[in-house]
Amino acid sequence: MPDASPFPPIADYGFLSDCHTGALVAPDGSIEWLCLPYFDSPSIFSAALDRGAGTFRVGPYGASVPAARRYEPGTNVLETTWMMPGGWIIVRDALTIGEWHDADGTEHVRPPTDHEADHLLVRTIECTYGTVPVELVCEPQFDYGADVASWSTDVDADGHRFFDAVDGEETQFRLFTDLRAGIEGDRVRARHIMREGETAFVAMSWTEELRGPRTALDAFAHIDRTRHFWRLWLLNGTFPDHPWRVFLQRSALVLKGLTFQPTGALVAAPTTSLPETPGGERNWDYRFCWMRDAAFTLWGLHALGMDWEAEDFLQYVADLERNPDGSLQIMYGLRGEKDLTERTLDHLKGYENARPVRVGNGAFDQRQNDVYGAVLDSVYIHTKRSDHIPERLWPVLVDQVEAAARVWCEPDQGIWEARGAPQHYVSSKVMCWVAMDRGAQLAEMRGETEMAARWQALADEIHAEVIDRGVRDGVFRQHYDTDALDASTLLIPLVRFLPATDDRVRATAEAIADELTEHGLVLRYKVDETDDGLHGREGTFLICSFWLVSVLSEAGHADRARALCEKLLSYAGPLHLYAEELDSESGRHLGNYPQAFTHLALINAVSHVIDDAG
Ligand SMILES: OC[C@H]1O[C@H](O[C@H]2O[C@H](CO)[C@@H](O)[C@H](O)[C@H]2O)[C@H](O)[C@@H](O)[C@@H]1O
Repeated sequence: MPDASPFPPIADYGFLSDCHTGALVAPDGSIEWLCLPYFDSPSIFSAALDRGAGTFRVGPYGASVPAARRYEPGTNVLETTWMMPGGWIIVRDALTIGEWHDADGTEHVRPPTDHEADHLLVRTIECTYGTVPVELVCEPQFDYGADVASWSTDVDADGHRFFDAVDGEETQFRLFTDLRAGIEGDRVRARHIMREGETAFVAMSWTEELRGPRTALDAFAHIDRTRHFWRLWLLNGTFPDHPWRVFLQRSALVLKGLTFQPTGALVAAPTTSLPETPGGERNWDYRFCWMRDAAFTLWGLHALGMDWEAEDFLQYVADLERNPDGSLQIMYGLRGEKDLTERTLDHLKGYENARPVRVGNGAFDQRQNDVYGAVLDSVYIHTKRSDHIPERLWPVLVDQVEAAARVWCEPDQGIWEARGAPQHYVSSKVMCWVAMDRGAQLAEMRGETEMAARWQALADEIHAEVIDRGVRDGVFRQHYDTDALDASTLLIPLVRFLPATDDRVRATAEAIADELTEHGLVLRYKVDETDDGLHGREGTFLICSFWLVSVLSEAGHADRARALCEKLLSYAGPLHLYAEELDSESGRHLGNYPQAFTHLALINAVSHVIDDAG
């Protein structure tokens, strides 16, 4: 790992979201990732993937390390405090959310709620002591860093100046600021010495009419409303009075921040191609909705008492165009797009030269047989609380159970989306059992007794085969034809296939803890034992380490579960955010960020440990 990397460590980025798109903010106050107008749109600031591909900095002139950064408690509003030789300033950043309003150009498939994204990035500056020179440098590059911006400027009827960032003929966004700014080629820049008590703002608008705050007062009001939105939302959850509550709340805020409000979809992460291996090729686009990631996310939110998002996601599922046989793809675009063809962006150098940078995701048309169980389990968990299966969803569910019944004995790519030869993955079979088992219980609830009996009989058959063919020397293996271990078998007790106290489950957890770990952190599998079609090593997989915490807890090893959980929490980024993987040697986060997988598993693990303590 280069010491003098020009890139911030991945876990040092702050994450902003308005449930339409997300941004990454570097510690020095630069926005280094933002896709407009949606998570899956092309990025306009891409410095996280190439230092020359666009940034937007607000901060003190001549300094890059702030005194402190935090989220305002209970919000996704980022607060950065700077101490300079002459004084102190506070910068607040948010993708703002306000009261419901129409006519912003977004097509909402889900019915309106009380709130809606403003389609604004608002950045306020407050000088709290002394004098501080501040600067604003906005240097977008459109289409993932391929096109430089041209700028024009004008004043509105009230004399407020604004700047339009233009891509070819089209205005992409408008910049408002009360700093005296000017155009310098492809960027807008301002410098000003702020004095104690003074405030300033800059706002980017991509609303249809390019509306935005004209005054600092108005900009601060946008931040206030956004703070209010997040705090109100967080009140939907139940959080224990415990020192680790802050991790639960931050994880919940991340998961909500990964939801796509217009349709009810959820992205796996807001980024593409943050590398899983330093300098390596394991770089993927996560700005899509995986059935698995979404279902697990809802499981995490449900554990905190938050079910509203599940309603929206299930309606999104009901809207999806399915395969001719009625089965679902393993993932879709945020508006239900079926074709997510992968391509590389060769003009981008990649985070610390990890290439290629990919957009789209070639896993979209893979066979991953766990998809049916993921969806059924999600519906089952949600139905237990609401005691109601949305009528329009039932035929979709029947098709998914029948699909699982058809394919469970076929090999697939597994839940890790291996790009090698298909195998009889144990976790895929277990999730097919989940599909049949939950399907049977849902059918029973609906009074479909014949269907329930038929599905339960097949669930029993799958169960028996997995135990017969998936276990060797008392340990669950990765697939039927290998002795290799795979952390996805930790799902066996978590989805209630067998209890954690079962000897085979205990032995599997012990084998994983002993043989599939680096410095006590869990790998999903060993790359040299698994045909994943890729080169190079990868980091330890955080979802797997958190799963191990939950399994140890359920197996009665409360002390070990707590110790591992404490260790994992100690690796959190400075803002309590996590990427997908951790390099166990350096403790650096790897992969897309912040990732739903890690945060949802954290919620379950931390909840287990807190419950153990009584
Ligand atoms: O390991 C190769 C695969 O890596 C990615 O998949 C991972 O991320 C998904 C989204 O969070 C998750 O559902 C999956 O379980 C993970 O293995 C990538 O998306 C794949 O294209 C790639 O083959």
